[in-house]
Amino acid sequence: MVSLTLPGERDTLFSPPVPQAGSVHVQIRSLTKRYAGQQQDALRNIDLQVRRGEIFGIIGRSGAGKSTLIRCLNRLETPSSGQVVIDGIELGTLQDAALVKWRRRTGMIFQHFNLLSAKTVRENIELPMKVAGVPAAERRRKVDELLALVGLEARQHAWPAQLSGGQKQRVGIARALVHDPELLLCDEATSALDPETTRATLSLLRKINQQRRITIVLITHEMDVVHDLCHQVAVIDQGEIIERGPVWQVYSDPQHETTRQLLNPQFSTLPAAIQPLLTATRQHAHSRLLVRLRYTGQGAQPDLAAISARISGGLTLLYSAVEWVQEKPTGQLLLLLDAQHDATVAQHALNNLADQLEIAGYVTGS
Ligand SMILES: Nc1ncnc2c1ncn2[C@@H]1O[C@H](COP(=O)(O)OP(=O)(O)OP(=O)(O)O)[C@@H](O)[C@H]1O
Repeated sequence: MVSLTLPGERDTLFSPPVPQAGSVHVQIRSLTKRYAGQQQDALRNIDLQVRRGEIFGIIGRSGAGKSTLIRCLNRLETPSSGQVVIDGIELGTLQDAALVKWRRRTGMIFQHFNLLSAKTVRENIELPMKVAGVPAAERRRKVDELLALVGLEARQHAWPAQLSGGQKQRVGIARALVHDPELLLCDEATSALDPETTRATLSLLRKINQQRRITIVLITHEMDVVHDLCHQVAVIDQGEIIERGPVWQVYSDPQHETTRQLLNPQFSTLPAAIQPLLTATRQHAHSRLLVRLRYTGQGAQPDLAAISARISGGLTLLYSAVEWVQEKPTGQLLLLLDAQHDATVAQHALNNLADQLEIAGYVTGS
């Protein structure tokens, strides 16, 4: 098999490999939430398990219930029924002081950063430690360490208004880490950022997960964030989890219509421009066969040399959309086979060279 590790480019090209399965870190059991005065549940019967060291993405459209769910994870919202167990502690059993203490072990970052405008970068990062009564020398050491981690040493005396969005989010990330949390909750952490800054922020989160072994739970409406960062994903729709699994699996073979709509359709559907060209039967002797090879991470490789060796005569690669997600190929190739090929023969010849093989139809003309 071809090696696909490109030194120095891995961060931007590939999502992270699946970490070794750790113990259960976050357990959500039969969680239902209905806000006061509402006729409908914002969350219904949510069961989820997040393992230690994982990056777990929760994706859904606006209003699906993502914010409610993540706020139940640090008890900013109280579930109507069900349980959230983190590190073996059922959050519902924690009273005021214990809850405050417990929250310190959970970092949280926000879409709009939530920085104090009248405090400098350094002071913003330091503040939660001041509130918690951490001695000054220890605060200084910790702020220096985190400024280095997020690459903001040079901006430590700047005011939030003097920072770019990406820099503000870096301050937010540093501030979330002051108490060395084992769990980091991210609420649409990149939604206010441009694509390049989003990539840099995701790269920082990936580094934090890998270097500090911090479990990350994030909510987002952007499939790219899940694709580039997460190990596991759950799709939420109208308050219910409709699909979940390793990112490669959900990405390559979405089972639910909402998931398919959230994904980039090029990976799972026939491109719209090709459909009008197709007929179900051969119209002319020179009609060519359109074959669709789908890769869903089940083991087949998009091996063009092997495909070409199996097909004698002409072969055109009409369309290609294959991406490597968690080191597994996902997507599709569309091949036009020359007129002499018929469907049965092509199907036989290409057997085992894709996870799913489909004869899409015949194309007549150039
Ligand atoms: N404080 C509240 N009181 C009443 N209803 C609420 C409250 N917060 C959220 N809701 C309702 O709960 C449902 C889920 O909202 P939630 O904000 O969790 O969804 P979301 O997926 O995070 O949406 P968005 O991406 O737009 O933030 C929505 O119908 C919303 O109107």
